[in-house]
Parts: sequence; structure tokens; C-alpha cells
Amino acid sequence: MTQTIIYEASEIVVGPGENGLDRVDGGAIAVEDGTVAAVGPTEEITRAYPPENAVRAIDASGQAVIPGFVDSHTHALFAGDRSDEFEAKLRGVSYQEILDEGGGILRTVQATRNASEAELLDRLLGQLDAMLAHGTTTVEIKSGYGLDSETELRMLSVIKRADDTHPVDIVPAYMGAHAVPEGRTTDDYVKAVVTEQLPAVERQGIAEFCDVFCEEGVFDVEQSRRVLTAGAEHGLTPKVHAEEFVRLGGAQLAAELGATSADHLLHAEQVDIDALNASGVTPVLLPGTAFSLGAEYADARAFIDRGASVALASDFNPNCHSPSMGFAVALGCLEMEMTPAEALGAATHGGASALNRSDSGLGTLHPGAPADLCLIDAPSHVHIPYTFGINLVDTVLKAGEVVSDGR
Ligand SMILES: N=CN[C@@H](CCC(=O)O)C(=O)O
Ligand SMILES: [Zn+2]
Repeated sequence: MTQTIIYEASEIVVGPGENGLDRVDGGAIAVEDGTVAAVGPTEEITRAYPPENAVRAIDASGQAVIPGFVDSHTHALFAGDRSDEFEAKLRGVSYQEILDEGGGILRTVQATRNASEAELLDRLLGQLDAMLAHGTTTVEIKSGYGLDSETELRMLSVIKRADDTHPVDIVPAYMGAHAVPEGRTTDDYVKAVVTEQLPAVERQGIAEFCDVFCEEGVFDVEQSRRVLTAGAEHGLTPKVHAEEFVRLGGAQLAAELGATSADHLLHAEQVDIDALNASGVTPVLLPGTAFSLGAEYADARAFIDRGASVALASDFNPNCHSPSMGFAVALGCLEMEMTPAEALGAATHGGASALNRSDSGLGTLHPGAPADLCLIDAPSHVHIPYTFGINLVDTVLKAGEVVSDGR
């Protein structure tokens, strides 16, 4: 028996195709065993999969169906509250001035070290509820607010427990090299990451990726190379925070190491784009960060026009306090000259490639892909950026099961 059939949708966004993003107007989608069995025009699909024979039949008249968002870059697990820094930034204090005075990441580190595992889990589950309600069905979450073995492992353990209990799939990334803890030199701390934290992270066996903040005043290219090379020796795939505030060389490092993604890239140049393309590194663009910092946006057109398949992610963190992928899509269109189809593709199958998960069809609704999808209260995907500031996500299915009913 067909598990679920969704029919009469105004539009179904299927995934990348010959002309960009394939869509079906007046479409239906059949789900069996948690995956997409068939997608196409309603008449054709309902003939093969009659709604009366399905366990669940959803009339999607007036609604569009899109793949669930794949948010490939977040720091969603943290304690504390940095809304006062938001006000300071509005008064003109810079992100790096705040960090230099022990605020920013270092303040979240203090709060996270002081939080119990139960408190952290409770907080993360709340964030995941918000993400799911906004249509995110897969999210990458980094550690990096511990900066010592004990708290980094605690963060990863909380990420795993949340993944085990919450419908949103979590991809765990270790980011001990997120900042240099107070009282340590950078080289001394890199040594601790390489000789103490990484072996412990490997023994724990939760993290899949290793990320580093390659940035002026944080970790330089050589230090970042040491962290990522050691991470790879401990079984972790590299990712790089690159060219966020200045052009330091993180993108070239990502290309050299064959990283899965290079993220931020606000100051990347043509040669960096070409190097990333040549090495198959997915560029992850984070417009919410530029928006909240009042910074220049990454040049999405330069990437796309050079043939890169970019990802858009939320970068949800205490400095960019929105987990909404719909908002990232709106910024992609309104501030980065992306078309709605490009932005939605970047937020779905683009995210899957930034997490090494394209092979499963994640981020698409092609037959065989996981049935992770959202019904939205609008007739087409164009309404997602067009109706910025409003959450259009109604029902969400994860692996074919209804996990959020839009209420
Ligand atoms: N740039 C470094 N890390 C985060 C910010 C984390 C924070 O400010 O707490 C980012 O990706 O934007
Ligand atoms: Zn980040």
C-alpha cells in the first residue's frame, strides 16, 4: 500500500534538471518506504497510485511542495544570550572588537561550559522545533563553544542525543578551532586541538566533519592546515570558514585539502572561485551573517556564473540569530542577485552537496530520494522570497512521516 500521496499541488519543486530547477505544475508525489516513489502530473501519478489506496492522502490544492531545507552551516547549540552585543553592534562596535574584549564567541564559550548536558539538550531541542517549523529537515551543527576536550565532547554528545530524539536529521561537525581560549597562545591551543581534542573526538565517534575558523586574528592558514590535516587523520572530513572578514587564503586551503565545503567567502576572488570549482569544493554562502553584521554580501553571481553549485545556509548562531532558511533564500534573491530557483536549489540540494549527501538524492524529490518535504501555503516557490518575513511552511514530512502540521 502506498504510504502517502500528495496530489493537486500547484507546483512541485523536484530538483536540479537540465533547465535549472525542475518543477511540475499541478503535480502529485507518491511516497513508499520513506522515499519518493513517483512524482509527476496529478492525473498520471494518481492513476498509478490511487489516493483511496494510500495510508495518507493529502490534497495540496493551492499549495506548493518543495524539498525540505538542508541547512549546511549552523552553530545552533549554545548557551547564554548575546542580545546586548546586538545592541552594541547597532551602536557601531565591530564583531572583532567584541571578540577582542572577550565577548562574542568567547562569551558563549563561558556560558556553554557552565551549562549542563540536560540544559544544552533542552535548548537545542527547542531550536530544532523552530527549524522544523520553518521547513528544515536536515541541519549541520558544529561544536566549538567548548574549546576544551570536556565541553567539546559534551556538545557533540548533546548533538547526538538530539539527533536520536528529534525528527530533524543532524550532521555533527567538530570545531574545536573556532577561537583561541583566553590565556592560551594560538600555537599552544592548536597543539591541544591536534594532540588532545582530536584523538578524544575520534574515540567518541560522533563527529563527521572538522571545521576551522581560518581568519585574521584567529587561525592562520598554516595553523588551519595543521588542524584539518590532523582531523583527516582522525577520520574527519574538512570544512573551512574562509575569507569572511579578510581574504586570508582559506579558500585555497579548502581546495588544496579537497574539503567538502568552504563557507562564508565574502572576500573570495576569481582565483579562489576557480580553485574551489576545480577541486569540487561546495561554496556555502551565508547571507544572514552579512545581513546581521551589516557587511558586504558574498558575490553569489560570480560563483554561479563560473559554474559553481553553491549552497545557502542560515549560519544560525548567537551573532546571526535566525534559523530560517526561507529568510536566507529571500536574502539570496534580494541582496545577492540569485533567482528564486537558484536560491531554493542552493538551500536544498546545494546544502546536501555541502554535507556530502547528494548521492542519496537528499535535497531533491527525484524518485528514490528521501521523502523529506514541505507543503507551503503559497502556489509557487517564488513566494518564499517574495513573502519575506513570513513563514509559509505548513506541513512537513520527514522520511515520509508527517512531523510538523503547520500549527
Ligand atoms: N565566524 C565564525 N563563527 C560563526 C560566528 C559564531 C559566533 O559569533 O558565535 C560564524 O560562522 O558566523
Ligand atoms: Zn560558522
